[in-house]
This record gives sequence, C-alpha cells and structure tokens, in this order.
Amino acid sequence: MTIKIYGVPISTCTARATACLYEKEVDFELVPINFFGGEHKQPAFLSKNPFGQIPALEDGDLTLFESRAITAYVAEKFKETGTDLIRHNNLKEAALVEVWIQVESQSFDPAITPIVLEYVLAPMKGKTADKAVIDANLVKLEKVLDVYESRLSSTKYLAGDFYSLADLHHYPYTHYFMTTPWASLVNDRPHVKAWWEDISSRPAYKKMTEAIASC
Ligand SMILES: N[C@@H](CCC(=O)N[C@@H](CSO)C(=O)NCC(=O)O)C(=O)O
Repeated sequence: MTIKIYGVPISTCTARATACLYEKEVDFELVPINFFGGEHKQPAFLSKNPFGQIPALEDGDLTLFESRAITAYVAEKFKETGTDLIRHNNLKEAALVEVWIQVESQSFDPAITPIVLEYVLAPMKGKTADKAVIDANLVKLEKVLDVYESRLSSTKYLAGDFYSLADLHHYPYTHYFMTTPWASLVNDRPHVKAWWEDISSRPAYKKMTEAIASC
C-alpha cells in the first residue's frame, strides 16, 4: 500500500511531510490539491482534514493531517529503516528530540511563518508585504535564533550530536526565509549558519527543494 500525501510541493507544510518521507527513503504518491483554486476547502478534502489545510496523509484506512503528526507517524512506522529520526532506542535522546520539535512548532514557527507569508506568499496573491508584521516577527525570530546559536555552540544538531526530526521540521520555512533579504539572521550566527549548511546539504532537503522548484 503506497502512502499518499495530499498537497502541493510549494506548500511549506506539505514539504515538511515529504521531506520526512524522502529522508526515510519511503515511496509515496503526491496527490496534487488545487490549492489556489480552493480545493482544500471542498468537501472531498475536508473529509481528510476538517480544518481545510494541506497536507493530509492516507496510508491504507488511516488518514492523518497536521504535518508534524504525519512526520511523527512516518518516523515511527519506519523507525527500523534509514535515518533514525526519533532516537527510539534512547529515552533521553528521544525526549530531547521532542523538546526541539516543540520549540520549532511553538517558538520558531510562529515567528518565521508571518515573515515568509508576507514576503513570499503575499506577492503571489498580488498583495504588498506588510512591513510592520515582518519587522515585529524579525525581532521575535532573532530572539529564537539567539537561543539556537547558544544551543548549537554545544551540540551539532538541536537535540544533540545527531540529526533528528527536530532539525528536519525546520526545512520548509527556513528554505523560503533564506530567499528573503533577512537571511543574515541565519548567516550572521556562526553555529546556526553551520547547522543550516549541514542539514540543508542532505539529499532529502535537495529532493524537497527540487520538488518546490518543479512547481
Ligand atoms: N499546522 C498545520 C498547518 C498547515 C497549513 O497551514 N497549511 C497551509 C499550506 S502550507 O503553508 C494551508 O493549507 N493554508 C490554507 C489555509 O490555512 O486555509 C500543519 O503543520 O500541517
């Protein structure tokens, strides 16, 4: 049974889910959703995600939504193959992976998302970016990245000296953020820069960006 991902490659949250499948080297079918045509708000998709947001996953009779729940499922289901993303044989390491998964979701994502949505998505919709929103969230993002700089001065990756799902979750929004005029927030922090260069050199990231570029 092939796993299906419903979404579009340029969608950051779809990309988070597909990056995990690429990292685990799991075959899947991407079922395109006509995002700009509003298909994600139609009954057929709402039956997969009542919140009307992409991505959704189907694996046999299981349907999931929320990209981080999807990656957790994939990482658990395929924990014995490919990259160990969740450190399932080491309780302490697994707990630290969860800490930094939550940090990405609760602190990093809320700061970086508005910047990317304003700078990248707004023009796609013919709108001008709201500079006040960008400026306010750049301040928040700097504070988060200062914590990352400190953490990454003592560990190679966020959860420890091993790559994990916590690092992978940063792929999509950081990918877009690095195309904005504020990439220096990453590049001016040596340990954050080294971390980003390391994790974005992985094949899974390259496959994710190739899929985005193919749109
Ligand atoms: N917490 C969820 C967010 C999904 C989401 O915002 N999806 C966007 C596209 S990705 O940027 C989306 O579907 N937006 C349309 C909408 O919110 O109506 C997740 O991680 O899967």
